[in-house]
Amino acid sequence: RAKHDRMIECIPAVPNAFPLIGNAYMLLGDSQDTFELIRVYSYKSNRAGGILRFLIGTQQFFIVTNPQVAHTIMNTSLSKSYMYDFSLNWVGRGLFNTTASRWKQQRKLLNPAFSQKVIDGYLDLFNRNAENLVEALSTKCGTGGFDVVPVLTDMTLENICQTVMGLPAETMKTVVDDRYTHTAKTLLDVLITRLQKFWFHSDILYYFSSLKKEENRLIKIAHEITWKVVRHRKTMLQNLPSVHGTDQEPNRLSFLDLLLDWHAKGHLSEAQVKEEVDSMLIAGYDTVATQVLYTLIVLGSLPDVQEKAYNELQEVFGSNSAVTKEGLSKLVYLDAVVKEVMRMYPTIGALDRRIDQDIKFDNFTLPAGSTAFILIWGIHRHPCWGDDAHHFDPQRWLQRRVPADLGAYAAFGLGRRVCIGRSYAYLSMKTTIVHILRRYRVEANLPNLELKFDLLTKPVCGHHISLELRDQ
Ligand code: HEM
Repeated sequence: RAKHDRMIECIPAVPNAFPLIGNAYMLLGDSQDTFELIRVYSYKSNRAGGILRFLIGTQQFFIVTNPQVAHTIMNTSLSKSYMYDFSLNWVGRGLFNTTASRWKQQRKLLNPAFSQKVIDGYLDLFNRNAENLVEALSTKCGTGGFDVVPVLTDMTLENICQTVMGLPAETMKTVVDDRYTHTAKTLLDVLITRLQKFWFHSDILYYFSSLKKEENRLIKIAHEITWKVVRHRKTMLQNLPSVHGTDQEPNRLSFLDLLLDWHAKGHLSEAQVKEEVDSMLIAGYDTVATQVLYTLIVLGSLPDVQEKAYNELQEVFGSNSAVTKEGLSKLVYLDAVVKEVMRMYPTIGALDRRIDQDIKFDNFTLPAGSTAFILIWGIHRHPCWGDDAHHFDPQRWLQRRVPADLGAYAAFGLGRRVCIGRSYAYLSMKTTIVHILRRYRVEANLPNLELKFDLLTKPVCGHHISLELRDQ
């Protein structure tokens, strides 16, 4: 214990740690309070040099906002904390949640499904679904403020199901029915409640709670749907052997097909295939929808920025409706806007890692067995971003005023477990934004934006934007 204390004594401690519970009482509250905790401790940690320590019960935790420290932790420790295990009954050990010992093999298996070539093959579909979204939004045009989240999440879920899961547009809705988004959202609420009520961190107390009963009910629905996804694609592939690998089946290396191939060869059980599907669904649709939402809110509040982005995309695409890979690479201003929105409003605002082995830094050593909360919200506002770290300025990306510090930009995570879907996310986000901006002028009110932490950082209850049709 004395050795452990010496290792961390120069890290400032969060005050008021009480016997038995430590600082755990800080977690109490609702999702807005939890976001406020992230925001306030991002600020405090940055003021204290980028690392603080605190206790939950007798367990040692760290808050980290120093980019280099975060980068080192994320490269050294591949294990997530016991809190990720709260989602184990739901998503099992899919890639997002897998253990350090299994991670490398799983990632290696799935990487080919996220190669640039495979992702580029999804562009037609992203275009089609974004065009449908723009059509659906026409009923909202000129009617004042409305919550755009439901239509955005519908589209991003369709994108995931029709690309990485290989479900055809016509039957997708019968497989992943309307219950999915609501069930996933309510399950996230259950997880966050367990996180906040620290006594439910104990498996025994949680097991007998009404929250656990609710979790079981919701998981049954979620699993019923993901089993349908797996079996539907399996049947499709069995009926389509002749086109497999030909031009008629261009997404041959799609994620689910790869998994089913490994299952057929006896390397994965069907249950493991389903766990990967569960994991990819929760990682891949809500994140993209929320990040597009933040972009619309920011553009809708800064008309000059929106006009600049609009003029650029008009110049590149003119009235041509399909977004192309080559055209997207010329949208340098839009690229800077998206990156800056993700810096200011990272939808994954905090991550954690269990420290696998002692990590030595100049002044302290993080002991094995402790847990680090990596506050991306704070890293993106660290002083290394300059005096204007708290201001939205896409120009910083174009004028190369971006810090060289490793770990300074962490919107897609850091180190070896960085997001496998980031190229996918950029392509689908930009395609969607181009289609919306081309047809509509967006209005929003950034100062009204209130945030909560539902594992993703989200506006408290959607966020109202309004749309005006542009002269075509
Ligand atoms: C804007 C959208 C997205 C954001 C902001 C985002 C962010 C992140 C972050 C921060 C991590 C690191 C988590 C950690 O280290 O604990 C991560 C991991 C991951 N993401 Fe994403 N993500 C996005 C989109 C996607 C998409 C579209 C997919 C799949 C289609 C995806 C699949 C995953 C998976 C499977 C992991 C776990 C990777 C591993 O552990 O090796 N993400 N993402």
